[in-house]
Amino acid sequence: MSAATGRDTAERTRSAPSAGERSDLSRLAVLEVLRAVGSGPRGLLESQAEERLLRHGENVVPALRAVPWLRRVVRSLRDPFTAVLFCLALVSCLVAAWTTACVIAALVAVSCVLRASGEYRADRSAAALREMVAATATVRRRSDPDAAPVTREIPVDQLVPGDVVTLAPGDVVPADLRLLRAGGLTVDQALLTGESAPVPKLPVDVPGGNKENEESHLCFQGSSVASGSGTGVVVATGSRTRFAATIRGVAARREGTAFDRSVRGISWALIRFMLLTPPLVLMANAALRGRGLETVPFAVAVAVGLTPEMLPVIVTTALARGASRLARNARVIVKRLPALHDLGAVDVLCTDKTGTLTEDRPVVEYATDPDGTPAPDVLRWAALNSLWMLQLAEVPASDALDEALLAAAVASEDDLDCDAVAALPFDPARRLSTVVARAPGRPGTHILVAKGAPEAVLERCAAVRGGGGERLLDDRERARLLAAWAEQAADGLRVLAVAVAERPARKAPSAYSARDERGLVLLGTVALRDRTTDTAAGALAALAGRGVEVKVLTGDHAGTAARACRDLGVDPGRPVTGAEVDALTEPELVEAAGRTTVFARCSPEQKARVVRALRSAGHVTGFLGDGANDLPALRAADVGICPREAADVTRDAADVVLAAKDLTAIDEAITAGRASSANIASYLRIALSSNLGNVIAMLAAGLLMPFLPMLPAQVLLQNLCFDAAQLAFAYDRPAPSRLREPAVLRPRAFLRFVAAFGLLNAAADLAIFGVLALSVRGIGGNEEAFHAGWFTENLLTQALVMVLLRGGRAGTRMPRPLRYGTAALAVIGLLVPLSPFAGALGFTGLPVFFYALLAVVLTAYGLALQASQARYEEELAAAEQEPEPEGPQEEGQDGEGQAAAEEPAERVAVGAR
Ligand SMILES: Nc1ncnc2c1ncn2[C@@H]1O[C@H](COP(=O)(O)OP(=O)(O)OP(=O)(O)O)[C@@H](O)[C@H]1O
Ligand SMILES: [Mg+2]
Repeated sequence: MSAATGRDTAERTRSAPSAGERSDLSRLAVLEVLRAVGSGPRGLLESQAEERLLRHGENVVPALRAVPWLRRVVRSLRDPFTAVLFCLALVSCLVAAWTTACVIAALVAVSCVLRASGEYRADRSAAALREMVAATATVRRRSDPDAAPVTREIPVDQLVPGDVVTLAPGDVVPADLRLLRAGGLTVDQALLTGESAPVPKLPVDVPGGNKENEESHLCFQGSSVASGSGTGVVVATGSRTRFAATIRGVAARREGTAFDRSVRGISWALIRFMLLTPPLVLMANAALRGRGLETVPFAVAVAVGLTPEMLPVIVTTALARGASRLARNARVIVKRLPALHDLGAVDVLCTDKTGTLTEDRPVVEYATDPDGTPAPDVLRWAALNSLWMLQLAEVPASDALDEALLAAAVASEDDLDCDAVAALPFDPARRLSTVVARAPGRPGTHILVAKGAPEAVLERCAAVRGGGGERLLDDRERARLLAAWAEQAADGLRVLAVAVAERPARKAPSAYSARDERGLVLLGTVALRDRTTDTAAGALAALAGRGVEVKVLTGDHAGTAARACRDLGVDPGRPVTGAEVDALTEPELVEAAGRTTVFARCSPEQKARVVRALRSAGHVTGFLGDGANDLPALRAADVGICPREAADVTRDAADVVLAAKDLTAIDEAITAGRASSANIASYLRIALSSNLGNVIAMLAAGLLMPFLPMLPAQVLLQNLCFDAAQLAFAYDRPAPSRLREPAVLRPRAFLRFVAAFGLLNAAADLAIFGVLALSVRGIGGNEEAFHAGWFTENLLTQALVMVLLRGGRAGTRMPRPLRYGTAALAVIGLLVPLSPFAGALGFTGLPVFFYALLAVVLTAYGLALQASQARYEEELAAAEQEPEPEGPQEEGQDGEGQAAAEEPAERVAVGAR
């Protein structure tokens, strides 16, 4: 345990045990460890724990602590838009355009502060939400020295060194532990070691004796319990755990989600455009007007005008608002804000079957021997397996299948006499669980009882015990059994097979391993029924209506899964099994994943492979699951979703936690994601098209006129007003039509929009030229009037665009911030040139005649906007009927190559078109 050493000394001095002591701790025997951390097998006193909490601090990994304010502001400076603005400010300084440089600096400062405060608020509410679903630790503590220890759940951050904690399957190890006891304990340490197979853990008393696995008596924070159970004493918490030392890289785990791709894609496209603008303006002015470096500030201001520097602020605000509303209304908790956007973009939702489509309350229907004759004894053996497993592995009866077996079987007295000696707990890769017990009345003999998925058990059987006694298994018999089970599965039943074997007794329980699970005798099967949930059918239909394809990835039999789908009104098609998945190459799997609805008998890793294949086909993929066996798939998906009662590990890894394992809540969450994305898209569409329009008009005017169309400071002031008003888009309520499809931005359609409306905007700007020429006499000489006229017109057209181009159904009432924002723009546009500051800003008053003509231009512009908007919506509707080639591939549609050729840019997902 030397990894946590390089932490700062201040932390080390106030903490005990120190790093040095700890490395000793790992080599001490159990009792010595307990003494060293000042604890005992009955746990700490509550008062001791309180005192230690003050001394050692909360058990929180430093990398996951809240980021201080100043660091936030500095971090928001690293944004690419800010970097570009900085470059522009630098250029302004070089040509001594100090006003421009100062305005840009102010702009950067305002957007950084806004962003940092938005993020701070968002993080705080997200942290509060996360706390509601955080993992807890099970500790053993006493109220006073003589009291009996009480086992209870506490928040993980309250753990202190010396606490005695218990571990069960699906738990996240809450701190670094030295094991005191363990039964069949295996731990997944992938986060720490990269090793994906679970590692067995034993409370060896003389550590170091086990050469292959030197640390088998230690469990590290952040790893998860795959099977079995154990009790351990905390030896390190917080920044002193091994996890704390390795976590730095982990924070960046979900790189490359749909959200990251979209924001990065759009940002870079814009930045290229922005960087191109100043040289273009300079060259045009130099070539056509013979102007030199004096146009630099103007060129810079135009480029600044193009920057959507409020994008990060709007993204954060829109997502944070969506998330907190979702938590309030649908009790869905979004742990990582960008996941809300990804949810809106999800077009394929993968889910496990048990508990999502079905109730996860299996009930035993019947038990039969291999010949199909009713055989209560088979049920009894299955239940004994469950019972002994519970006793040996000390797990609470959490597995629904085990519970069902125990509820159905009637145990006889002598069952309890026979003693279980070893357990090989269930794991989703082996798909069976085995216990070893002393055979009653036959000393020197052990009996192995295995139960599990029938194919998995059959593989390990050599004989069957039917009505006519025991007989060897041949291929024909195997085929017959598999067919019979498939028939039961098609009837919607879950089937478990039971097999036994007798072996000469071994001394050490650890002498038994999965290798002993062979040469078994098949006793028969137990059939259970797990009804489909009442809400699933409706929710599946709703998801289909929203353009989300649902796929089922289950560990269960293909027949059972297909039947559940059919019962819910979904065509399961031909199910593909995990074994088939393994046999496919990557490209084959990508193709198969697209057209398959049910993947059955999948191991955790196979589930993850399917998810990855779907993502590489361009689908934004969500995964809903509750078991530890869903963990790899959850991590592989764009959005991992789990219900609140899921295993701790699963909840830890998920981005979205549902109050109930109910698909209806997902539908709401997806809608909320789309709404947030639609607002971001509204902002981008409107900001970019009007910015583009302004740039075109400025360029044209600059070339037609003997003077600059606007002073740099005026351009920047106008830009500041736009930015402030557009912040209101974070509070918009998108029209329902925007929520009907995955919020995926198709770059081509987006660019068409921006180009078309940008040109329209430029046309309106240029029309004002004519107006100014008519109303202001001697326009060539009256710069100030020209600037004032243009300023007023620009702000008014911007307000008009914000009202008319919001998208969706016209006539939906605008939310208050948006109304105020547009009104403020219009008022500023009209009043600033008439105000006392007009002179300082380089404006002058305009004749009334100008305003009359302006009204005419604005009306014409408004009508043109509405007409184009209507056409645009029509085109969209038509495109919806006949999906764009770059859209998500429909089942069985073979358009891969064509799609790639027509739309080379990656599909960028940021809110609707
Ligand atoms: N406790 C258990 N003991 C023995 N066999 C089990 C146990 N739990 C599950 N199985 C068998 O292993 C199979 C796979 O289980 P797994 O937990 O991977 O998936 P699942 O729960 O069936 O499905 P889903 O992935 O939809 O939740 C089950 O279908 C069942 O046959
Ligand atoms: Mg499951």
